[in-house]
Amino acid sequence: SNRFESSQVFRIPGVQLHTTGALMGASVEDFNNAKAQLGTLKKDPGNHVKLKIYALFKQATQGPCNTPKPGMLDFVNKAKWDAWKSLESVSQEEARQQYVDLIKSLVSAEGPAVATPPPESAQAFQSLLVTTEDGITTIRFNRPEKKNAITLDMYKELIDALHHAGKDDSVITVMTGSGDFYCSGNDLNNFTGIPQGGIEKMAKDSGELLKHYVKAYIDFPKPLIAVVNGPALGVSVTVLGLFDVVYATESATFHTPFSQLGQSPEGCSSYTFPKIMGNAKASEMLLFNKKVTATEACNLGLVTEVFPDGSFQSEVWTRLKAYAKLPPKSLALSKQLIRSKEKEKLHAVNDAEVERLIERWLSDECMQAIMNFFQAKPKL
Ligand SMILES: CCCCCC/C=C/C(=O)SCCNC(=O)CCNC(=O)[C@H](O)C(C)(C)COP(=O)(O)OP(=O)(O)OC[C@H]1O[C@@H](n2cnc3c(N)ncnc32)[C@H](O)[C@@H]1OP(=O)(O)O
Repeated sequence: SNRFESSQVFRIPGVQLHTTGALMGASVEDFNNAKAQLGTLKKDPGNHVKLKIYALFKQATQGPCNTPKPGMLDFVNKAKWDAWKSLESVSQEEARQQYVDLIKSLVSAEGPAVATPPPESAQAFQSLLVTTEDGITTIRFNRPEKKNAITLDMYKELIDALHHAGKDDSVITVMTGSGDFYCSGNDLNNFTGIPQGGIEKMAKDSGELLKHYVKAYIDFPKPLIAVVNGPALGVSVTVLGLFDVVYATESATFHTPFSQLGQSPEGCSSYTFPKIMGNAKASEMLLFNKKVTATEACNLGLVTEVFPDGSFQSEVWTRLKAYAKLPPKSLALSKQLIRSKEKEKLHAVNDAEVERLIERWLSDECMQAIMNFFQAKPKL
């Protein structure tokens, strides 16, 4: 059958697809539960499995792939496209069932400790883990194998997650990373494919997406706290100026290598950094690529407090749980008083930074820097 063929194509090691009963397809409820369970996996599945999950999800929700084939150099999107395309003959219902079975098998492979259902409030995203517990909505970058680099889809998920967190019944919102990095910034693959509509359109669309992304931080209505669990780069550092509190583990570093990449600052950092640390220190970071340690970032005012690596998680989360017991309205209204005077200015800065970046992305300097990363994989 088609089902059998499609599971053969992938030959996922250690994962068995249970195809019996697949004819009717899983219910939407089963499918949503499976999506939520995916976010609770402790082990990060290998790339084959991830591609399979991705392809089944697309097939189950959108049917056969009819988007244009990505360019040869756009390796990541091409692999995803191929995986989705190979499911052409699998019906949406069958894909839904296979998706549910695959997640079930991954969860049960992890043993009973993680096979428990996810918290009621867990929301399903592909590259984020979002939960609400004890009055805290936690948005976790969840691509540890790529150091939590932010893909185009992930920007969209982050915007959604922030909008949702702003409206849910949590008191504070926390952003943090899975694995050893907080976030390595923009995924440089975002600029490697040449999409339909050409490079100008890609730059314009990326600019629009970035503008909305940064806007979600500027307009965020509740206390927003970064728990920086490891190195942070690029756009994950620049938006820190829009957070209310930034806690960092001792070994975290902060690096904005924009000129090295032929780019220019974003996330309102061209305004917030000089304001926080003064022009000269901001220029060292934003013009001259200076990587600063957590303690240096704290002395500059970008980080609120630094904790020893060994006790970082326990100390920070004890504190956050106490913050989340404070009266929510009072917190939100006080934040508004602190931030509202600046909002208009921040939106104008965001617009100007995006306009400059659209030009930069089309420059030879920027293209060359991105090609260098993938050819030589320089460590910045
Ligand atoms: C809508 C668009 C908005 C754009 C806004 C503008 C934003 C600008 C920025 O954010 S600029 C900053 C961009 N980030 C970087 O330049 C970081 C590049 N990465 C690195 O320098 C290194 O990978 C590292 C220092 C983050 C980690 O080094 P190391 O510990 O040695 O690990 P690896 O290099 O082996 O990384 C593991 C794996 O992850 C991939 N990866 C890491 N970061 C990125 C990234 N930003 N983009 C794409 N891929 C990344 C890396 O290639 C490895 O993949 P592999 O295992 O080889 O497949």
